[in-house]
Amino acid sequence: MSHTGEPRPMSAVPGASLNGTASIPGDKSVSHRSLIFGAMAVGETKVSGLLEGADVLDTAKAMQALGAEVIRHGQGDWSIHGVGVGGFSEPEDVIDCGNSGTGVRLLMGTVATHGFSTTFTGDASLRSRPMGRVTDPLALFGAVAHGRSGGRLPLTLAGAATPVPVYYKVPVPSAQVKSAVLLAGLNAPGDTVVEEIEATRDHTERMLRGFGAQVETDGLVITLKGQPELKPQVIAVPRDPSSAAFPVCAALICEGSDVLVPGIGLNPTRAGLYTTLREMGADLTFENEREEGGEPVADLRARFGPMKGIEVPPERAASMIDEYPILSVVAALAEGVTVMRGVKELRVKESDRIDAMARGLEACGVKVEETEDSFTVYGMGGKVPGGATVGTRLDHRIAMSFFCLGMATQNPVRIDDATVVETSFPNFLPLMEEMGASFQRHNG
Ligand SMILES: O=C(O)C1=C[C@@H](OP(=O)(O)O)[C@@H](O)[C@H](O)C1
Ligand SMILES: C=C(OP(=O)(O)O)C(=O)O
Repeated sequence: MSHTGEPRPMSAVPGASLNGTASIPGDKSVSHRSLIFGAMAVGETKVSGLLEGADVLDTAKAMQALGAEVIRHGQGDWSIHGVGVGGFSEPEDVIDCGNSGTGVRLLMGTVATHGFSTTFTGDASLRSRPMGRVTDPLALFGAVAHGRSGGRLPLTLAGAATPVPVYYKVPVPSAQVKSAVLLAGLNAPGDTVVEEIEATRDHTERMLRGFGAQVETDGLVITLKGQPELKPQVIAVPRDPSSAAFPVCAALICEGSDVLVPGIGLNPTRAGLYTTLREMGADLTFENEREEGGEPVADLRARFGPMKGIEVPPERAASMIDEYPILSVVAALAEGVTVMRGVKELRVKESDRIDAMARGLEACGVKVEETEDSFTVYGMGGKVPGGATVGTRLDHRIAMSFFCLGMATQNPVRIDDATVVETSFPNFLPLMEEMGASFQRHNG
């Protein structure tokens, strides 16, 4: 779904406290991969807890366009009848990945080793994001990309009819690029090897092993044996730690809050925010720690309390890359300075997230500093003036971050478009309301 509808300006009413239990939807990364790997297996994969956010629904449509049968049985319950590795057929129309970088980049990897052409597009945000980071390694397999200047979408990828396996050292810390190369490698003969410069989320490796592929990880080097037969799976998608971040952080900054967020996936390649919050002194506990579907899971309990600014180490960036916008909000309300380094990847997300947070926080009365690769927020010890309108720039995480800020500011913070939360967290507003938040809708 592209964000082409009418924008919906809204604001949170400041001063509420959050209490109760938050049921978080399924993990976005695992949901995309469940659909894609299911479509490449032979037979029926069953998925429960699939995130029904716009990004994932676009990937579901794409899998159908490539020849898999994708059926929705009820809320979060889906099945995919896969066509087997190498079994996709040429789509009849352009594939629109909406707002989803993960969707388009993983799909490009998937079709790069099929001997037909696919044209991809997306919304204005996705059309502005760099795709060369994926088409460069895919060219090594023999795929040829023709995109707009700077390799941007719309882009046509002519897949390699006789692909060769590759060795590729990924120059940026990106699970999307790593995954695109591994997905392409699935339909190439022999070993495809990917070397990372930093460990990024490892859902692709874990899930491919679950589907029966031979994937070996040795430090930062991942080796995949090509042309496996993938066996259909029954997948229970863990709840998304990146979405859980919003009610957790809102509870930490809103006086009188006490929130339980059950069953959150805490894969170490995803859990950096929670380590950081604890270092800031947050009243955040992990209860009932357990394993579900091969992933570590816990119930998170977050209570309001004072927090202090810290230096977030750059080596933690990959494990919390989508959480820096909401961390910046927590930092604005904490006491003291928070410095985030090694974060230049934030500049190529749905928006330039350093710029979007910097301009929005400044408009709300918070002092910030930025370099190309770092972001510093001067905390105001709970007293952020607010009283501004912020631009969400087609970016769900920017919108949800400023909703949370506006619950704790002295004056309301107006968000120029609330519709973008559909991307990853369609029930964000009702879920927050159930716990005590209230929101006002404004006329454009
Ligand atoms: O592989 C994935 O599912 C994702 C990887 C990350 O992107 P990069 O690979 O660009 O860092 C992250 O920001 C995105 O939300 C999901
Ligand atoms: C960066 C994100 O997603 P994507 O790259 O898939 O658009 C995100 O969800 O924060």
